[in-house]
Amino acid sequence: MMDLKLDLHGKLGQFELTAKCDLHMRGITGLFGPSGAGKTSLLRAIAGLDNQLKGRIELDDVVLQDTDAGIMMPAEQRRIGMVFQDSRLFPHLTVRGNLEIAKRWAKDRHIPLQKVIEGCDIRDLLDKPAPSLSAGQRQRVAIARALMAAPKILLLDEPLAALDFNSRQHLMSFLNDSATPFPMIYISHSVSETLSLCDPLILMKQGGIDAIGPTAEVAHKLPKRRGHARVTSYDAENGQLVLELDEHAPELEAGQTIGLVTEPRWLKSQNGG
Ligand SMILES: Nc1ncnc2c1ncn2[C@@H]1O[C@H](COP(=O)(O)OP(=O)(O)OP(=O)(O)O)[C@@H](O)[C@H]1O
Repeated sequence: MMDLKLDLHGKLGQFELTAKCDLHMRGITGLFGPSGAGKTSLLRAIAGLDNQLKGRIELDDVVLQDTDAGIMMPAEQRRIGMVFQDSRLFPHLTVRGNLEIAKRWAKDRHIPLQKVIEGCDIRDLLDKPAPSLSAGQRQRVAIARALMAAPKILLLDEPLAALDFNSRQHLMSFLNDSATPFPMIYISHSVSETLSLCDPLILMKQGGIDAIGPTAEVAHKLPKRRGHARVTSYDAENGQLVLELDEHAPELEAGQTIGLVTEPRWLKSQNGG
């Protein structure tokens, strides 16, 4: 359990951001909101990567920022891990080298290397040079490295965006499982990912916090789920349609009524689809 107290305000260019909240962090806290709401900016301020916002940040009774008192702790001293959508690895090292460096940062608090290797499914990548990895592989290694560094909290900004369906499922269940040692804040644009991984939730809108609370209480404010599916089979005689969804959808069940928006085939071919 970590207490994160935020009281931030200020301008990033023309964009105004205000965030005031007390978070009792345990497990995975979701940070959800439309594009441009200020989610990444908020995480960057917490991590100390952007110091344009004024105010105060306190993590477990340690003051990370207090602009009135002239305090701005440098990012490298905050012990906050951050994984971006396009995280970079140390290019001159192999995957194993990247993990070993992180383990040194962690001193004696690290979680077992084997557990992280299995959870992030990177066993086959260990001896590969970092620049040779695909985007999805790099992302899995970036998450593994962040976990090995044993941060006080881990901030994840759309960390699974580059992953295919199976890798995403695998990593989601691992993050859920390893959530206990390091509380996380998790940004995702996927409603189902947010609902299945995160509790509590922070909802942001236009540079401010719109709602915050247990997932069960604020989930009704999330947009309706939109996604894609591939038609596996369709029987025109009885209307029976079998779909394969592009992502996990724990809210769906047999017998439920759902809406469908489709394009006639002739229109699709006109659009080059
Ligand atoms: N350093 C900066 N200087 C100027 N403007 C900035 C800066 N950082 C962020 N912004 C602006 O702040 C706004 C919020 O951006 P931010 O990336 O935080 O949104 P977001 O909610 O994470 O969006 P997305 O979901 O698309 O990633 C944007 O209009 C962006 O251009």
